[in-house]
Amino acid sequence: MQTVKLDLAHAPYDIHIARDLLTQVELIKPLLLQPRVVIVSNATVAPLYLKPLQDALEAADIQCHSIILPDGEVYKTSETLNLIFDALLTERCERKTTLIALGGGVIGDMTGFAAAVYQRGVPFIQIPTTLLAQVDSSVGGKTGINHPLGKNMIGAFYQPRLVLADLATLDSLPLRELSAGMAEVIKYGLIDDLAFFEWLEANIERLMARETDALAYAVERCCQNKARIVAGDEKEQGQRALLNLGHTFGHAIESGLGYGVWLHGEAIAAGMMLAAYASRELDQISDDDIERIKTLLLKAGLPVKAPVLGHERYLDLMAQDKKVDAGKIKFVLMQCLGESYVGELSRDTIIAALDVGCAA
Ligand SMILES: NC(=O)c1ccc[n+]([C@@H]2O[C@H](COP(=O)([O-])OP(=O)(O)OC[C@H]3O[C@@H](n4cnc5c(N)ncnc54)[C@H](O)[C@@H]3O)[C@@H](O)[C@H]2O)c1
Ligand SMILES: O=C(O)C(=O)C[C@@H](O)[C@H](O)[C@H](O)COP(=O)(O)O
Ligand SMILES: [Zn+2]
Repeated sequence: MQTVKLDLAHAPYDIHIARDLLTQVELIKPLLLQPRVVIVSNATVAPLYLKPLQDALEAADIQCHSIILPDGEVYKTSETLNLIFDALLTERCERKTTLIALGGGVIGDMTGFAAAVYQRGVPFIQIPTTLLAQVDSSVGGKTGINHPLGKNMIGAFYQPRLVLADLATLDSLPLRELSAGMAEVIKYGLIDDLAFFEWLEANIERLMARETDALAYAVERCCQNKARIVAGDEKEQGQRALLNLGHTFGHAIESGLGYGVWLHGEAIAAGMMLAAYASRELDQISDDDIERIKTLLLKAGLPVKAPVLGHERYLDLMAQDKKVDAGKIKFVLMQCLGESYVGELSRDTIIAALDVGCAA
């Protein structure tokens, strides 16, 4: 088992990574404030993984309730969040009852937000079951829901007490979802880790074949990188914004097309290409760099062309981004391959990037 520590002064926690962690309740039990948990999952994940988790917890004398939500980005809403509150109140869950998120990023983000606000805060644990959730969403404490006018617009920074990334759960992940997770994996290479980007170029076939040692290495490396960035800037006052590489464009794609039409990771892949084209417009990265990024994304089964929404629609959607400051849209750009920064773009540069990066 690999363990990455997220060293936040007020809320340090472990991220454990290995196969078959789901039933290792000795990792969970010492963290509980009372022998009672509520597992939040969805209609796809629960039939696969709820019973082994619940059986193991109950065998350790921990009382379990479960809440099964509908599956999909389109359900990452206030209405679904309310279903969690309804169930918590109906079961008379208390302040010391721990919520466990069992699923991908949608379940993790919603369960974390429910934990942040139910009775003004109850403990929660992340058990991520998608690659995307294991490398990104379960770590760092960004929780929330979508609004029709923008992605993740309602939420809170609220840290889990533990993350259990069971690599065996990735065996059942649909290929399209594996690819979507790979977008965030590649993101870590582009943010500030050229050596990891080069490792990905050499090992992408092994990752797509789900070789355990390759997946274990990638999940650990991504979690180490994210833990370092979040520990230095938990609430995104500065460097944490780098984790948004590809997201200014990507979130516009997700909300512009309608949530769930493109998966988050797919939108982020196309968004990273748009960020790369903008960076090339600024003479910061080369044609060769662009080809390397595109080749890696294609090998991961990801889209490299963004959908045509129209220049004005992109600009309008991006004007809702959470990084907007005094009306100015901020982008994560590439200084060179494997080094990124937060900056602004002229309207002409944005349009030039969209012209190259959108499918005709
Ligand atoms: N909080 C953060 O820091 C952060 C980071 C990145 C993404 N996100 C959010 O995460 C969400 C995307 O997460 P996601 O890609 O995990 O999507 P998801 O949660 O929708 O899961 C993808 C699909 O895979 C299914 N699934 C999950 N685990 C499975 C398994 N082991 N076997 C078979 N099917 C399984 C799910 O039911 C779903 O249909 C987006 O809402 C995004 O905004 C948040
Ligand atoms: O943890 C972060 O910080 C991230 O930005 C990770 C992103 O991959 C993730 O999609 C996040 O939810 C986007 O953040 P947002 O603040 O733009 O909603
Ligand atoms: Zn993301």
